[in-house]
Amino acid sequence: MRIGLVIRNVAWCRQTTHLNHFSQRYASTTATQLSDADQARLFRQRNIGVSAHIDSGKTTLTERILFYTGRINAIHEVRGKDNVGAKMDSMDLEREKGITIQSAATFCDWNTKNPISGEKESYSINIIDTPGHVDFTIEVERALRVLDGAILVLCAVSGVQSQTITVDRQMRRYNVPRISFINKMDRPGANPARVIQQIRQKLRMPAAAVQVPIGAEDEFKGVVDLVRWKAIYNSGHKGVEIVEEDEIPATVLQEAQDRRAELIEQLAEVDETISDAFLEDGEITTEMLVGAIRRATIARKFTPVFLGSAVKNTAVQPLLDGVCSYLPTPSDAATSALDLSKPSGEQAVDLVPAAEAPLVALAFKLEEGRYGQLTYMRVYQGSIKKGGWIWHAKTGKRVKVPRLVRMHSDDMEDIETIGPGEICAIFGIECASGDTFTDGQSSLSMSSMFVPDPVISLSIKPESGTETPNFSKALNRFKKEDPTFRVHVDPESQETIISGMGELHLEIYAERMKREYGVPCVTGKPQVAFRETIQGPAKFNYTHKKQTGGAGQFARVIGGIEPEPRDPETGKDVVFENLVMSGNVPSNYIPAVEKGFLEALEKGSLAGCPVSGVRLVLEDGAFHAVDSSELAFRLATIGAFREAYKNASPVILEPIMTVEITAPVEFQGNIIGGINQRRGTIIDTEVRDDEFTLIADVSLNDMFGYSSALRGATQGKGEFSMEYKEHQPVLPHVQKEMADAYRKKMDSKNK
Ligand SMILES: Nc1nc2c(ncn2[C@@H]2O[C@H](COP(=O)(O)OP(=O)(O)OP(=O)(O)O)[C@@H](O)[C@H]2O)c(=O)[nH]1
Repeated sequence: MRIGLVIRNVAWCRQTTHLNHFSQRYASTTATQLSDADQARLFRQRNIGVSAHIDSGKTTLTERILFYTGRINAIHEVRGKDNVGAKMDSMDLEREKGITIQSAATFCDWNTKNPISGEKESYSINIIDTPGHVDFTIEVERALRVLDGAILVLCAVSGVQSQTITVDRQMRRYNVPRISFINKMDRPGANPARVIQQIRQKLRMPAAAVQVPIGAEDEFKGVVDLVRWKAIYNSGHKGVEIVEEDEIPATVLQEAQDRRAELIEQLAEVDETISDAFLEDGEITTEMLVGAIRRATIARKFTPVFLGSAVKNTAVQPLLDGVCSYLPTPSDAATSALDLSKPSGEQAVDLVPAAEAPLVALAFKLEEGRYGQLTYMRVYQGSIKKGGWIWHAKTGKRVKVPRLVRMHSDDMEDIETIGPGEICAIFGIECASGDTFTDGQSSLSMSSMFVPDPVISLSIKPESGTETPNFSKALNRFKKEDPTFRVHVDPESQETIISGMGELHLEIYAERMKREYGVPCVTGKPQVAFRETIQGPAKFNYTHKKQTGGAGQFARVIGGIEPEPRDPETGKDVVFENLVMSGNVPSNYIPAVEKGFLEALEKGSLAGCPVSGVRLVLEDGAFHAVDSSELAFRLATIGAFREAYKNASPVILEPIMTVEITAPVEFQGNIIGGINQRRGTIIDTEVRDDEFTLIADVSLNDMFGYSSALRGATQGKGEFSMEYKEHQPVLPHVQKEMADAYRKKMDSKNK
């Protein structure tokens, strides 16, 4: 019986401290630049996010974390009877709707016991609570971009849901290691083993429980820590006290032994130390387990799974211990920047979170606070001091730091200085979301963030009928805060059109317009944000010539356009490339050519939709000493693009959504019928107890009115969520209809 032996033989309390263990690790990597003070500080620092599918309990969990760490004195529930709302849902709208709209940052200190030595240790944790709604996906993107680790929250009943898959993708994109927390263990039907299986299969992430539950559903009382072999219970007001017992209750002993064996087996697959010991039937100690879980988690080869019930205040503290034990320090998380003074391909530079290194900080979020513009920054290396200077990397502008604060949702704490690996907010500096700040000496810049395309648009105007300064001020503000929110004026109807990630996204901005800027608005019917693109290459050789008495216009551009795939990291799919060496197009006219190209992309000639996925290569051209101008080159490029576009097999693209529907199993037939009617492609179906779940890809255009259709088809018992998947070509007959309608509209306009 190897399992029994393993458990009995574990040497639980080796005296090697955590700190020693990890300083050795730093020593091998970055010791030359990290001072002892840096190492000691970073070792106790965690920057984490809490992300999950909608309604999994992220905010409820964060509220407990804040309470147990002493950041707040009382717990208020999301949609609680006391009407206060959770600390992290600080916007009125969030509290009213019971959903998180903006990510909120906070920090806390957690005192934990070293799992190996048992010594007391204090950690500083920056936490970002992110929204679950796909409409606010950019908030998740930017949070993950600046975090070193994350807690992936899952519901014990629903398991891996569609948005869990999105969050998983985002975590992979930014190389964010995660620990998993199966919440809602108090719910009837809670089944952590099934959820772990889903993490392995659906997220393709090796996973194993590091705890087993003591009691189930209503009787859920605590957990067994499989690493330290302790039973852990909560007691006292709101579960504030932790009671640890060496004796594992007999009812769960066998289960705990089996799961511990499973944990070791899973770790043996991803960690050499454990696999060697496992193969040799050797002793596996707590120290070895802690080390292996930490290494495998940071290498993103494994996720340890914790269990609990946030709402019932059970087993949240052990999760916090897990954050400290298994998630990376800022120096474990390798971060790189681009050195723009070097040729492309050689620009990547590893950043070192040393206080004395040159400053590199990223503005990842802007917010209009009570006291003016607030810019959230992650400092990667170097420090920022109150009253000191920082430099905007793109513009080279020097900016004074008037006030430096640490955020605690909508409250703040003034600080004098902030070091590397930390998150802070600065008042009164001008920049956009995603900008880098430096010490003015280096040419370092962080790479840009992935920004998805908008999927939905609607017209908006003030109720009063006239566009007040506040109307444009609000739109500009929102645009700057949120890169997925776009605004343009339709040249034909002269209407202001806003585009975003979903109806809720745009609805929230219309509501904020009224509440924050005093401009009640009326909005038009939501329209799908169609796009156009090309499927093949085409050449151009175009001369723009105009002779009207006075100075003429002359410009000639030669080159081609071709499809440009989307950069998976930045989302960029429009590229301008200049190959002109001869001076046939003087260099001062090149920016005008690029401008003309970008202008031509605003409206495709197929159906008047924005064009994406195109590279324009300028190969040659001609100019005239007197008649050439920026205007002439811009117009020549627009003409050239339109000429080539016709021959490049243009198509209209529409947003395709991944839709997840859950309803009682008796409505299965109705739901499948409804999705087929909407020409959806069914990806997956699952029947679990009495519940049926279907995942399908459906065009957004076919999803309008689905809420009421689903309500009708399931007697109000069905629920659905959807998220943007990709843009795909519309069916040929739809393309023809749209192109004909656009041509007709243009013809009548030109008459
Ligand atoms: N039964 C049970 N319900 C819970 C638990 N945790 C949270 N809830 C409930 O689940 C609902 C959603 O909780 P939130 O904390 O708002 O979830 P969220 O993930 O932050 O939601 P969004 O930010 O809107 O995605 C609320 O009604 C909570 O009371 C839990 O452990 N058990």
